[in-house]
Amino acid sequence: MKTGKFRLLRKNHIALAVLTTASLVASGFFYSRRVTLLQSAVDRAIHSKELSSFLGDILLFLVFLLLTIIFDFLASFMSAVNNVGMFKNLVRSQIRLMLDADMLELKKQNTGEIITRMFDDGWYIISLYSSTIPDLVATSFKVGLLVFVFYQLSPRILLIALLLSPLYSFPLSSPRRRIMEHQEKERSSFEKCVKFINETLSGAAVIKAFESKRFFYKEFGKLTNLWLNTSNTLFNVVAKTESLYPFLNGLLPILVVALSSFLIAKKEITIGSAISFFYFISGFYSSISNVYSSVLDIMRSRTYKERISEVMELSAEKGGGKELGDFKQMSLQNVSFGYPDGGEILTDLNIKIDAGDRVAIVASSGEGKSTLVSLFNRFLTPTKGQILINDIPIEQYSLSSLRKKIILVRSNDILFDTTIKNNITLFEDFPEDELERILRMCECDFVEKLENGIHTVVGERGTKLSDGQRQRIVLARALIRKPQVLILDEATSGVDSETEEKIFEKILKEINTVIIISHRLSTIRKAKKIIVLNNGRVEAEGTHEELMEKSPLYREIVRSQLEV
Ligand SMILES: Nc1ncnc2c1ncn2[C@@H]1O[C@H](COP(=O)(O)OP(=O)(O)OP(=O)(O)O)[C@@H](O)[C@H]1O
Repeated sequence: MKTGKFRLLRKNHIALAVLTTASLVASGFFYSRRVTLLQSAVDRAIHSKELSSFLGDILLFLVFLLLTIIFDFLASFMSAVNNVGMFKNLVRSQIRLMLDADMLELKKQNTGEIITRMFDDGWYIISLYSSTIPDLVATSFKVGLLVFVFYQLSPRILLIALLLSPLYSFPLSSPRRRIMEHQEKERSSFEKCVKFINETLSGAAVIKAFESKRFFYKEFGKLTNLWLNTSNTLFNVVAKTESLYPFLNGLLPILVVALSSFLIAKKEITIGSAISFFYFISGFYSSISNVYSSVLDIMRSRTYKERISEVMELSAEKGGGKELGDFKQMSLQNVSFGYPDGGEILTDLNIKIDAGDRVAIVASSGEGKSTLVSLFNRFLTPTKGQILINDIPIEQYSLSSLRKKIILVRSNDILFDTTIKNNITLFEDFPEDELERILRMCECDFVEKLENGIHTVVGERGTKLSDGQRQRIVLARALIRKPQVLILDEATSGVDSETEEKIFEKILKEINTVIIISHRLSTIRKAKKIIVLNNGRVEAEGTHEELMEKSPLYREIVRSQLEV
């Protein structure tokens, strides 16, 4: 299931785009009215030889000019309002799609890439609907109207103007295509720079610790040079193309005037028609040119749509319709799992966890402990076999009921750049006294000593707190939601053993079923059931004492890996 099928255009956006088109059509209509008015005004003035007969027409001409300007202004205003509305819709949809996305797909995304695509390509697609398409419809209407009006003035000059129009459009067609190509190169090199900046900022501590600044500057230098080169080439092509306009704008009307003069001399057209043609011919050509650019923009939009679809079309996670009631039992039946781009990590696992169990999962590093527990809250889905909860396949439960009852806390879960309170509640309402109780339960007495207590803002990813403090806040976030099954994946690895001991004592009194991954023997020993994994399979199962007796691997892990 893809999440990308969101509607960029809502009813109000379509309505605004239609109104924008209508305004542009009205502007085109009053533009064409000026053509006929100028012709009749000039001819009448020449015929009557009275300047006064010209004044009324000038006034009307000004009214039409004013109306053209007003409708153009209205169109720009509505198009700008539509742009902002659609962009808000796009950004909101992107966030929603990302939060609904499958965890594996989400991990593949790159923040820098998403941001540039959302802001650059997204903006382009939006302006297509808010201005390019209305402009194309209205300008085509305007061209049609001008052709009709010019035809009435003189079919011969119209024919000449039309025959000359390719001279105006075609010299620009090849540079325009080149502009499109260079624009794509420029966007892609800019995207690489943004990606690099994003990663450099998040990895600043690593870069400093390893004294790698020089190499990062150099690498960034290469990327910025590439970006500058592509930008320069783009500006060059654009400038060369634009320099053609004054030439064509100057040349073509002169040709029309020369031919008109010839037709006046032959008395085939009136002076009014010729002046009107001369006055409006560049508007006619620029309208044709606009139609041409709009068509190219629409053709080009495919690339932008594809680029944005890549970050919008993420596979969505799909839950079932059943609500998970009280947790009684989880059983893994012949469960295997492998990441899409790798081999099998977990093979044919048969594990049973009952309500009230205290289970520890032990294995060497990289054996798949975190992967295994990520199957329990459906961050991941088995590639073979099935997981039953209360005898019902886990997929049949709604994700929200499952994740309310089974909460996974990981050592690297982040804090957001907001207050401690918000980080625990995640903006949900909880009674103040419960919040205080949970903070005490997680040994968070350091909070009181902070400048603003629970209202202290912790910085990006919680950088203002120590690792142990951060982990205790993350734990409080889980405990305040009273999970029936609490999974702790190295969740207190940064907390000292003594404090961890106190926290666990309280957790075990309050939470019925606890599953632990830890490198501390004191923590592991609290489990009544320890599962030892080896090569993706269950090697042994039992209490610490039983395993010390029967499992050589467990003895080895205890000796070499578990902190005593
Ligand atoms: N998103 C992913 N895509 C591909 N492979 C992954 C992904 N996450 C983990 N792996 C691989 O799966 C294997 C198991 O990783 P996992 O994190 O589950 O191990 P672990 O036992 O928890 O390790 P540790 O004790 O070091 O935390 C590793 O070989 C790892 O490279």
